[in-house]
Amino acid sequence: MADAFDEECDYLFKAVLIGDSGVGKSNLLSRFAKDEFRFDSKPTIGVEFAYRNIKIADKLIKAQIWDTAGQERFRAITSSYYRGALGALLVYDITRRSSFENARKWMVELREFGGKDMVVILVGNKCDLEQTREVEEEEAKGFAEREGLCFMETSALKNLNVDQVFLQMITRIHDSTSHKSLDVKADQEKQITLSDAKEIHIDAANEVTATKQTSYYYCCST
Ligand SMILES: Nc1nc2c(ncn2[C@@H]2O[C@H](COP(=O)(O)OP(=O)(O)OP(=O)(O)O)[C@@H](O)[C@H]2O)c(=O)[nH]1
Repeated sequence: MADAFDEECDYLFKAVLIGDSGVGKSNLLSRFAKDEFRFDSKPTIGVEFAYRNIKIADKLIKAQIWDTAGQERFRAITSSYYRGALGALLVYDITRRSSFENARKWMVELREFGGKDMVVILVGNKCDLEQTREVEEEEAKGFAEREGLCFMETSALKNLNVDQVFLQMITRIHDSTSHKSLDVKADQEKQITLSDAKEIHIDAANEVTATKQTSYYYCCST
């Protein structure tokens, strides 16, 4: 594996993508990391991850985002996948109601394997497909509020709210960990050891500066 942690980074934050197969997790990640979208993407097998550097309040954060298969049979070992993750995007497809209903199931897994202070954002992807929408935004907001999650709708295809959703998660992780000294950096360095992880992108120059968001709720503006 190539250099997983640059000395010049102040923090390395691990976050995970979860949600049913086909909701667009891999495309959200490739849009965020490489500004790429694939119409013909294959189901993920095992684990992939990507990095992007983000500057928040003069600190350089390396965001390491992990992606695994929504399909049970292709998934990596669940406990390894969540280990050390500080944030999660729980993704559903706004045109597939079952993927929203399964968010409850994903929350159960998150609570079992994720840390109790994880920053979790509920993400309604494919909001470019308004004509075939099966999950209203208000309903998803209500669920997010009850579960104590942030919520956003995105489109990996149209590149709507993709940077925003990742930056929101990373900023909130930063805000919740910055008072805890640099132990986070040391702890995180130990996490990048899962042998079956496949690195899909490293680009130290691919750096972005996060600006503070005041609202947790975003909808698509197509
Ligand atoms: N219209 C539309 N299609 C999308 C969007 N995001 C992803 N897709 C399509 O949805 C399909 C599945 O996308 P993936 O990113 O592979 O989904 P996934 O959640 O990673 O799937 P698994 O790896 O099986 O868990 C692909 O055909 C994508 O082109 C989006 O925002 N809008």
